[in-house]
Amino acid sequence: CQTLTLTMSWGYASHNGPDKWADNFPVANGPRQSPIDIVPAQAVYDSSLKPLNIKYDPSTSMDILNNGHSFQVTFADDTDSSSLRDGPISGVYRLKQFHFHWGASDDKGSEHTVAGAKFPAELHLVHWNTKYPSFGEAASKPDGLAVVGVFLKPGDANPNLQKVLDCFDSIKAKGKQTSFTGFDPACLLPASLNYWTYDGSLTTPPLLESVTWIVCKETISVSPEQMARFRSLLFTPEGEAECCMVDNYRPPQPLKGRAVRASFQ
Ligand SMILES: NS(=O)(=O)/N=C1/NCCS1
Ligand SMILES: [Zn+2]
Repeated sequence: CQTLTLTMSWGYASHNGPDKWADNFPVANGPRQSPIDIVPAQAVYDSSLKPLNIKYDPSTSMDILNNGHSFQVTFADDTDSSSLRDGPISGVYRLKQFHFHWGASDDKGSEHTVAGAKFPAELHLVHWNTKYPSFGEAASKPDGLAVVGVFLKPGDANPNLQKVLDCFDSIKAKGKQTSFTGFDPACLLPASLNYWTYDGSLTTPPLLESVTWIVCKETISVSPEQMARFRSLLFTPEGEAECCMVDNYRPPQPLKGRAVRASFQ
């Protein structure tokens, strides 16, 4: 028999953007939604928080894809060779993919904000808890995912980021994908791994409340020319009227009594 699938076309435009997501994803108004505004003065230093233990194996990077909402670099996650331990989490979380969110101009683009300040872009490294059999299973559990967030700050060109941007010509349109091997995403991390952490959600539909957020205090640099490369990607597939991929960020959501802890004083 023919099953009817209602394709949800969520996006970031006025007709399908963050203010409309609750229509199809009611958890959008849930108690632990992300992103949030991080207020450093209100974060609680927790001396029991461990340093982040991040070990990535470049041979696990596979490909880079324009999925119509962002671009993502996907990793082989059939072993623990690229994984996150310690920090605020227990056990081993495997790296699945990383992606970014960014703005049409440098005054916006990040999802998390810091005392109201927005950055031009934010990197998300997405990991899933190996106590569950797969990413898909983990994504529906309260301790299923851990996402490391890193803010990008305007400044010198970032040579490590450039390796990613150099293959944008082959993933310009939605649905385009190309091989992307031998990349070590650790090179995108800041020198200091001091972080804030809180319990939150995916920032894109289905907005599942399964993410332990780990947001680095230190930023990485991005040049104006590099930001222009981000903004040259398209939300739209080949053959459709071109719509630049910009402003693919959800704004901060209510804290609803959650504590934000700091790994540093
Ligand atoms: N931006 S985010 O990392 O919270 N959202 C995601 N949706 C599917 C995998 S990661
Ligand atoms: Zn994200």
